[in-house]
This record gives sequence, C-alpha cells and structure tokens, in this order.
Amino acid sequence: MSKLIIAIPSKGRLQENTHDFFARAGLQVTQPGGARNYRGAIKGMKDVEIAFLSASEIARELAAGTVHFGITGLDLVHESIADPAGSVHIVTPLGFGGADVVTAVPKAWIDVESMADLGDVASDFRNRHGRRLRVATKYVNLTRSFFAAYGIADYRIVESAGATEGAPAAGTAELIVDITSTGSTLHANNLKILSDGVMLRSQAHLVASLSADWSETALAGARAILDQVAAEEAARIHKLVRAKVPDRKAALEAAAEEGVSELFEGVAGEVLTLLCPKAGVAACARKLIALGASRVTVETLDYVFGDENPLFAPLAVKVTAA
Ligand SMILES: Nc1ncnc2c1ncn2[C@@H]1O[C@H](COP(=O)(O)OP(=O)(O)OP(=O)(O)O)[C@@H](O)[C@H]1O
Ligand SMILES: O=P(O)(O)OC[C@H]1O[C@H](OP(=O)(O)OP(=O)(O)O)[C@H](O)[C@@H]1O
Ligand SMILES: [Mg+2]
Repeated sequence: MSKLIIAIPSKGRLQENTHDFFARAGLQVTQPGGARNYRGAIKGMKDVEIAFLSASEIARELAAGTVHFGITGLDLVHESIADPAGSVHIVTPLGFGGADVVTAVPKAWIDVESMADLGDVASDFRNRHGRRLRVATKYVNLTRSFFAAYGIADYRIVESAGATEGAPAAGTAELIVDITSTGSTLHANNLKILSDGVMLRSQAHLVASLSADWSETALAGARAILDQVAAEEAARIHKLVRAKVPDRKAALEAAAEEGVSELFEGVAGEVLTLLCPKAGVAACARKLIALGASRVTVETLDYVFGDENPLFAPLAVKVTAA
C-alpha cells in the first residue's frame, strides 16, 4: 500500500515556518539521508514520507497527484494549478507566509490610481505607440484572468523570473504584477499598488491532492497527522476555564453565549471545566463571577483532541468519493 507523502518547502520563505508548524503539532520531521537528501520522514510515523521541494514545485506535484499533502502559498495554488477546485482540497490556512499579489505601476503615473484608469492608459498606449503595454510578472495566469475581469485586453505579458520590480526602470515593461508583503521592494523601485489592484491575498496553506493515490495506508496517515494538527489548532484558539459555581446549569447557559463548550460532565457543586474561545474568556469569567463563582482560573492548553476531526472529515469525503 502506498505511503502518505507530504511535500514541504526545502528552501525559501516558507521553510522555517513550516518546520515550526510541524513542531507545534508535535511532529518531528527527520532527514535521515542528510540535508542534501530530498526525502525525509516523521519520527514515529512509519507510513509517512516527506518530500522536500520548492514552494512552486509543491503546487505542481499536488496537481499531478504525486504527493498527498503539500505546504505552499495560495498564490502558487492559483497560479500553477489550472482547476484548483477540481484538483486540490484546501485543508487549512497556516497563519504564515502572508503576502498579496498586486498590480503596481510607476509612482510617476499620477493619473493612474485604479484598474479602470489602467484600462484607459492601455488603449491610449496602443494608439499612441503602436504596441501594447507590457506587464512583467511570473503570475501569468492570475494576471490574465484578473485583467480580463476588468475588461483590459490591450497589454502583453513579459515573463519575469526574478527582480520583477526592476522591469519598469530597466525599460523591459511598463508595469508589474508581483507578490508583496512589507511593500519595501515596490517602494524602493518607485512603484505604487493600484487601489483595486490586489488580485489575491495569499498565505501558506496545508493543501491535499484529490488525484493522489489515497490508499487505506495513506488515509490512515492523513488521519494521524490531521489529528495532531487539529488538536494543536483547537488548543491555540481556546483557553481552559475553571470555576466553582452554585448553579451549574445557569453557569453553563451564560457561558454558552461566549461560545463555550462544557468539557467534562460533572455534578452541581463540583468545579466546572470549560473550553472557551480566547476572545470570550474575560466576558465568560465576569458572567461566572456574577453567578456566584468566587474565583475563575484560566489555563493555556497544549492539545485538544476530539472525537470528530474538523480537518480530516471534509477531506475524507472528497477523496473517498473521487
Ligand atoms: N514577501 C514575499 N514575497 C514573496 N513570496 C512571499 C512573500 N511572503 C510570503 N511569500 C510566499 O512564499 C512563497 C515562496 O516564495 P519563495 O521566494 O520562497 O519561493 P520562490 O520565489 O517561488 O522560489 P522558487 O523559484 O524556488 O520556486 C510565495 O509563493 C508566497 O506564497
Ligand atoms: O514586499 P516585500 O517585503 O518587499 O517583498 C516582496 C519581494 O519578495 C519576493 O522576492 P524574494 O525575496 O522572495 O526573492 P525572489 O524574487 O528571488 O523569490 C517578491 O518577489 C518581491 O520581490
Ligand atoms: Mg520569492
């Protein structure tokens, strides 16, 4: 039976955070063949294999079905996969690698603030110069569909592999489409983002391939991994709240308004143990005190395992139906 293969970034911006993400979930990625070997494992999970690839290769391998899971940016999922909804399943966002894919023009173009302005300039440009406006980018597909949505057709894409922001100053393109997070590269190159020029807000995601060989072994591996990931996620967004209250039922009703769920069955007079979303903790504590608790303690959790796994269930439905 085929093992579960997880592709993770071997270099670049997502690598370090990916490592931290696995560590948080209590999963230790090992590279038994040494740092130059592109296959690895997860300690204690013999049916799971790690493939170290670049972020853009990971998107392509997911589409091809040669890996089951991959960690990559949403920008690459949408750029490199022709039919994302049909070929991959987004398991969960990971909270790092945030960046926007944007349309940016020279700051000197004072009359161009929006995509509509750009459309006007594009037609003018063609009439005046007898050639089309050039857009430097590596996001060829995203650019085509975004520009089409604004009815802009008078342009030509100049494929750029790197240093895209330098293209206007170098005279190889008039404007660019690229990814930005701090904005400092755009600023340094005297470029500005158009007001409605953000085509995608990206971050790193855990993504599953729908065309991979989802053998029983692979599914069991996915379940084991996602149990730990979901348990860590649930722990991160909740706090454990404890209080002794005279009227257990009234306290539970009040706490429920803060999105609290009761963790363990108990009887009146015993300590009430609640799982509370972080944002509701203070309000929940106030309510419990108003209902007679003399103290409310709040604790941080490492893991919250549940009988249902919100990450695995939707994936299982898709890959077993396929
Ligand atoms: N400021 C940023 N600039 C570019 N990408 C970012 C930024 N912040 C986060 N990312 C994310 O990191 C992903 C990978 O970027 P990285 O530079 O590591 O690889 P790459 O440039 O695609 O390299 P390769 O040529 O090896 O595929 C991007 O696709 C994007 O999802
Ligand atoms: O908004 P900023 O914080 O300035 O980041 C944007 C820059 O980061 C990326 O390049 P990267 O550093 O990943 O190098 P690369 O082009 O070789 O991938 C991207 O292509 C931009 O050039
Ligand atoms: Mg990069």
